[in-house]
Amino acid sequence: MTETLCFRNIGQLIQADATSQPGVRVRRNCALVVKKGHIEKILKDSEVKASAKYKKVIDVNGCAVVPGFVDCHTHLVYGGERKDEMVDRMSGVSYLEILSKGGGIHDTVRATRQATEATLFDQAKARMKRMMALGTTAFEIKSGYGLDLDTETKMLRVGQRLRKALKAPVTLTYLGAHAIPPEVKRKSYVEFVLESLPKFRGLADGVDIFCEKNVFTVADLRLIFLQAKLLGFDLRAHVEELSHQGGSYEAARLGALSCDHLEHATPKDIQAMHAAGTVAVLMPGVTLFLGGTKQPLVHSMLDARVTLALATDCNPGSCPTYNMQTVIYLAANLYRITPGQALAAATYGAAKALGHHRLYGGLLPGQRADFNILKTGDYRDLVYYFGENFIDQTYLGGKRVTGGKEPAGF
Ligand SMILES: N=CN[C@@H](CCC(=O)O)C(=O)O
Ligand SMILES: [Zn+2]
Repeated sequence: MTETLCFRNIGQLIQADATSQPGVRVRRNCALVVKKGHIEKILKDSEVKASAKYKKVIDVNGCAVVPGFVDCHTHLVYGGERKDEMVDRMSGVSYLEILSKGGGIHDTVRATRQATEATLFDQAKARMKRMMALGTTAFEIKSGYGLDLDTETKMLRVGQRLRKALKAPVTLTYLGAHAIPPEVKRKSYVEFVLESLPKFRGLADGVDIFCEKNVFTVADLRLIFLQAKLLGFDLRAHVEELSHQGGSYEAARLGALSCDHLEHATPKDIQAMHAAGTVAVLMPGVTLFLGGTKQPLVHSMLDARVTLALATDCNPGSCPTYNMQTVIYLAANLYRITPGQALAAATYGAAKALGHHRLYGGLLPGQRADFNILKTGDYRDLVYYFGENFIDQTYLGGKRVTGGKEPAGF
C-alpha cells in the first residue's frame, strides 16, 4: 500500500515563502498530497482521481489548511511561576526594577536550579503538547534560567529529549547571557559565558543575549557573538525591548539570524537588519503583559523589506502564553498589519528566523507536512474573532497529532 495521503476539498490552502512576502498566497478548492511525511504536490480538487491509490483520502469539508505555526522564541523549560511579580508590576513596579532587586528572572533561576531534570522534562513536555493542540508544529527553546554550567546544560539536555520525544523540529539556544547572577560582577560573568561557549557545541544550535539597560551591554554582545560565530553557532538577540541600546544594529552587522523584541528599534537599526537579512521577531504578548505602550516600528520594517516573524516568548515572567493564535490576533490588530502578513510572520517568517524556511513553514512541495486544518474556511477568522481556538486538527510530518476522533498520536 502506498504511504500517500490526500487531503481534499480544501476551501483555502495557505502558502508562504519569499515570493509571497510580506503576506501569504491563498489557493482555493484544492487538494494536498502528502508522501512519506512531506508535501508531494498540490492539485485542483477537480484533479483528484478516484482511481488514484492513496492510503487514505481525507475530506476537509471546505475548511482552510494553513502551515503549522512556528514558535521561534520561547523559554518553555523552567521551574516555578511568577504571579506575585505580575501583581507587583500591576501596582507600578517595573520589570527591570524587580530584576535589579534579585527577583524576576532570578526567581525562575532559583526554581529551575532546584528542579530535577525529570520534572523539567515532564512540565515542558506538557506545555509543548498544549502548544501543539493550539497549532504550533516547530519550536525554539532557550536555556537561560541556570546561569551556571550545570543548570544551563540540564535545560538544553531537556530540550534535546523533548525534540526526540515529540518528534517535532526543535531549535535549541544557549542563553547564558540572560541575567547577571546576584553577587557576581558583570565582567566576570561575561568571561564565564565566553569560556562556557565551546561546552555547548552539539547541545545548542544558537547563542542569544539579553542586551538591556543594567543587564548586558552592546560591547558584551559583540564579544559573545564574535566568539559564538567562530564556534559555528547561529546568533539571535533580545534587543531594544525596554530601552534603546543599539544591540540590534550590532547584532545585524555581526550576521544575527534574528533580532527579537525591538519595541525601541530605530530606522537606522531597521536599515542594518535589512542589509544583513536579519529577521525581526515580534512578540506583542510581551508588550501587553508587561504593560508597555511602545510598539515596534512595524510599518517601517515592512517598508524596508525586513522579514517579520511572530513568537509567543512563552516564559513565566514576561509572557506566560502557549498560544500562537493569540499572538497572530494581537499582531494584526495592534500593529495594523493584514491577516496574511500576520500569518506569514507566524509561519514562513518564524521559520526563517530559525534558518529553516526551506524545511518547513510554507506548505510548499518538498517541505515537511506540518500543517493545521482550521475549523473555518477563511483563515482571516484568526484575526477577526477574539479568543477562539480555530484548530481542528494538527499534522506533524504527515501524522495527525491533535484533533479528530481518534486519540492523539503522541
Ligand atoms: N527579556 C528577557 N527575557 C525574556 C523574559 C524572561 C523572564 O522574564 O523570565 C523575554 O524574552 O521577555
Ligand atoms: Zn526571550
